[in-house]
Amino acid sequence: MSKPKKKKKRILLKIGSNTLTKESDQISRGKIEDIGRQIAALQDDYEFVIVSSGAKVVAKQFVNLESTYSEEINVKQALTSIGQPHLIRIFQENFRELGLLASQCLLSYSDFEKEESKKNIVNTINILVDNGYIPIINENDTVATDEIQFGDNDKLAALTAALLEVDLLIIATNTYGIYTAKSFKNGHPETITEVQNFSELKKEVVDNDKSSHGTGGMSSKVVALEIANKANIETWIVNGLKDNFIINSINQKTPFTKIE
Ligand SMILES: Nc1ncnc2c1ncn2[C@@H]1O[C@H](COP(=O)(O)OP(=O)(O)O)[C@@H](O)[C@H]1O
Ligand SMILES: N[C@@H](CCC(=O)OP(=O)(O)O)C(=O)O
Repeated sequence: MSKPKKKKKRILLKIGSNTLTKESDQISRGKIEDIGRQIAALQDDYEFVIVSSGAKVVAKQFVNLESTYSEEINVKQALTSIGQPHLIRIFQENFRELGLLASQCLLSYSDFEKEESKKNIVNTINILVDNGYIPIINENDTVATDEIQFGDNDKLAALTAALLEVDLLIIATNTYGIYTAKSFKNGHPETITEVQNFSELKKEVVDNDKSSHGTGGMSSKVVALEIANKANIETWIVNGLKDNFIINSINQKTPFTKIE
């Protein structure tokens, strides 16, 4: 009789645009490789679902839709439509080299309000994961209806983590988690390692401060933390710019913000 399969811990990894570009204007194949290598190294104990931003940044490598309307929502939507297939192609090419399989799922917020859609999301993702595929999720930006909904992959990641009842949500960004506002402003950032109180945490977010390609800033990550916390999902905010950031966080070798 064959041994029963060991139950793996499921991690939902959210990767922001700045992590994927390593803060440049180009998607970093090196970063995608770094992520793939870590997933491959952890695959005996962990299974992964990814929420990846980056479609808009990738599109800008290929086209210039800049115009007087460049900041308009529809231009951003058009850019993500152009960039998304390239983003998935780059994931698939790099993951294949490491023996990993990737698939695409596009979700919108309204999908989380309908029982039927929720069931379909869970069933589809479970089949993908059970068959060794890593679902790469992004927001279905074409149908996103307003500026608030558009481009908030942090919230999308938290809703997905809650729906899938994952064991851990990791949000990879370009800081070592959430810093105290004072230390962030004076240039000597100190990570808040454990979060006890969300209203206190909100005071630490530096208003309107987000990175070059980022959309939501740290405040959208705090909203994501709250959603995940209500669903009893442990969440870490980690520095995805650094090599080996998932494994180093698991082994407590790097500072990050944790909410149990
Ligand atoms: N207290 C804080 N600690 C760390 N970063 C903060 C804080 N307040 C605001 N930020 C900003 O949030 C940014 C991360 O959010 P964002 O630019 O949306 O990144 P991502 O592309 O990873 O989603 C940081 O680069 C930083 O500028
Ligand atoms: N769907 C958009 C996501 C934008 C977004 O949420 O960006 P980020 O703040 O870097 O996670 C894209 O792929 O460009």
